[in-house]
Amino acid sequence: MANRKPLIAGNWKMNLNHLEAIGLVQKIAFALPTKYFDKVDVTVIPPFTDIRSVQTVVDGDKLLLTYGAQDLSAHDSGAYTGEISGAFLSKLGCTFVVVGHSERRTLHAETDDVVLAKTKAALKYELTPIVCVGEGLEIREAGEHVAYNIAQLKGSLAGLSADEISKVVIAYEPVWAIGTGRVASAADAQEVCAALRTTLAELADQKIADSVRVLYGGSVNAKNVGEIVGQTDVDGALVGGASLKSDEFATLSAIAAGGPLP
Ligand SMILES: O=C[C@H](O)COP(=O)(O)O
Repeated sequence: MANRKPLIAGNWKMNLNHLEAIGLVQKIAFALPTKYFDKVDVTVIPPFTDIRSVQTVVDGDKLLLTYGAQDLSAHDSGAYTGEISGAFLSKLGCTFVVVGHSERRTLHAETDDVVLAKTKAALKYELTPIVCVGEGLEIREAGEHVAYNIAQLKGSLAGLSADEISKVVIAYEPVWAIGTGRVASAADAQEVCAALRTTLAELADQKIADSVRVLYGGSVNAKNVGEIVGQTDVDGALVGGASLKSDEFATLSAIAAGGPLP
């Protein structure tokens, strides 16, 4: 079994302007001393308009946390009004980019094909895509969640080479748990994350499947993160609401690192 370093990714969604972003990054850095970064990777995912400011703080203060973007265009450049190229994100020093978040799949009608195209664009520009999958409540209640997530993962990674698959991060985010306070049980998270890892082994190979990080997302906070990331196949968390609170985000990152609390 590969030794996967946990990843805590704070998806700020459409919150905080660039001045507020600077403040939050500084507070997180103050609350989470550098010693934790040996045991956990921590990244913040602000709105596009904040990224340059976040870069300035991270570079200027030599912070160990990384940053990324919430989306990218499938295209390189050109007449795509409102879109942001992976080339631009890479130039800004982004490490990660979220693709296929359920809010994009639902509100912007992003299909698996679109998610696949964006995943390819991310890899082209040496960004690590955090590829999101997750079922809605009806599918969960029908007991079809495992098959649904496997199909979504296969669609979102279709045709990628084993080498490309080795460079992605997967996030399992049940839609019914996002922003609702209704976190999946640790066993629920483990069930789907294990199935996704088995799927990665089918799409690539077992060694790669053992090395790819599979995150859980959905109402993660400092109280529940320990049990969730304690699961065999859960390698961290994609955190929404709790990532906007510096102390809570630092605490849950420290817990993912195995403590002690800062
Ligand atoms: O990307 C993050 C997820 O959508 C989870 O959001 P949440 O922690 O506010 O439930």
